Amino acid sequence: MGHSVTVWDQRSEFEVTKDWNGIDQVVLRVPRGASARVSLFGGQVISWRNERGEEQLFTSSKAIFKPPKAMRGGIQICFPQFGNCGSLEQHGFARNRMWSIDNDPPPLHQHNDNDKVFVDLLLKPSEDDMKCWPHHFEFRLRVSLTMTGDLTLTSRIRNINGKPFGFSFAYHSYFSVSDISEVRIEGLETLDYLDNLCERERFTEQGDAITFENEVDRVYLSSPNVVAVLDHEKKRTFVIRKEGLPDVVVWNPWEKKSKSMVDLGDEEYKQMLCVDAASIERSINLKPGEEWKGQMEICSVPSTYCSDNLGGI
Ligand SMILES: O=P(O)(O)OC[C@H]1O[C@H](O)[C@H](O)[C@@H](O)[C@@H]1O
Repeated sequence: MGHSVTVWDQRSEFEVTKDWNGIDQVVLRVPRGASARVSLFGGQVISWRNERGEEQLFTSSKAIFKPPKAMRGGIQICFPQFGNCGSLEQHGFARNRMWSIDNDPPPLHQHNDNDKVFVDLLLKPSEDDMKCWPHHFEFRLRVSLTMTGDLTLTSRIRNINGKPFGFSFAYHSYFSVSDISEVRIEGLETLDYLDNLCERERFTEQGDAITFENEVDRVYLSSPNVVAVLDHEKKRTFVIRKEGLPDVVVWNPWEKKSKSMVDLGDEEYKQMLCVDAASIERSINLKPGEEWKGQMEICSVPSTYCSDNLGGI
C-alpha cells in the first residue's frame, strides 16, 4: 500500500500514510514487530499482523478498496443498524463514511495504558446522515495494540441530541483461517440464536462446539464475554473478549453465496470466518447526554494454550 506521506505523531506514536485512493491510513506498530492498520474510510481495521508479520485478518483478493462501500475483510464498524433490520443501508452508514483522527479525545482509562500504541478516531453525522437518521452523536473509536500484539477496539457513542435514540452495533470481524472445515468456535454452546437464514427464527444450539459444513449466518444471544476460534490446522486460537456487547454474530457465506458476491473469490469462504462482538437483539438506548461504551479485544495464541487459561468460557 502507498507510503507517500509519513507523519510520526510524537504523542501517540502512530504513522499516517495514504492508500492508492489518497485516503489516510493509520499504522500502529510496536517494537516487537506486531502491527495494525486502520483506514479512515469506515474506521475499518484492514490489517492486524503478529510479531512474525503474519496477517491474522482476512481480506478478499477481490476486495474493492474504494468508496462508497467498505472493503470485504478486516474489521468493519456496523452502526447504527446491523444487517437490513431497519431503513438504513445494510449494516448502517458508519463503515461507509470518512472518519477523522481525534487528537484530543476525552480520557479513556484502560489498564496498562503505557503498554499500548493507539489512535482515536471520530465520526460525526453529516447533514445527509441526519436526513436518514436524525440523531446527533459523537462516535469515538480507539484502536490500540499492546506490546504483545493484542488488538483492542473501544467504541464510545455519545448522545448529543435533545432526545433519546437507540441503535444496534457490531464489530464485523473477518478472521483469517487455514480451512473453514478445520475450525471450531467454543463459548457459544447451548445458547439461543437467531438464524438469519430462517427469517431470524430463534433456535437453541446443541451441546457441541460449533463447526462448519454449510452456510452459517446467526446471531448468538447473551453470550459469555470470552469466545474462542480454534484453527486446528494452523494450531492457532483467536480469543475474543468483549464488554458491553451481549451478542455474537457468526457468518460464513459458503460456496453458493460466495459465487454471488462480486468482491469475494469463489473459494475464499474457506479462508475466512466472521465472528462479531455485537449488540443486536436489544437496541442500545441513550438519553440526551449519555454515553455508551463497547469493547472487543482479540488476541491470537498457540492452540496448546488450553481452554483452562481462557477464563470465563
Ligand atoms: O455483504 P455485507 O453487507 O458486508 O454483509 C456481509 C454479512 O454480514 C453479516 O455477517 C450478516 O449477518 C450477513 O447476513 C451478511 O451477509
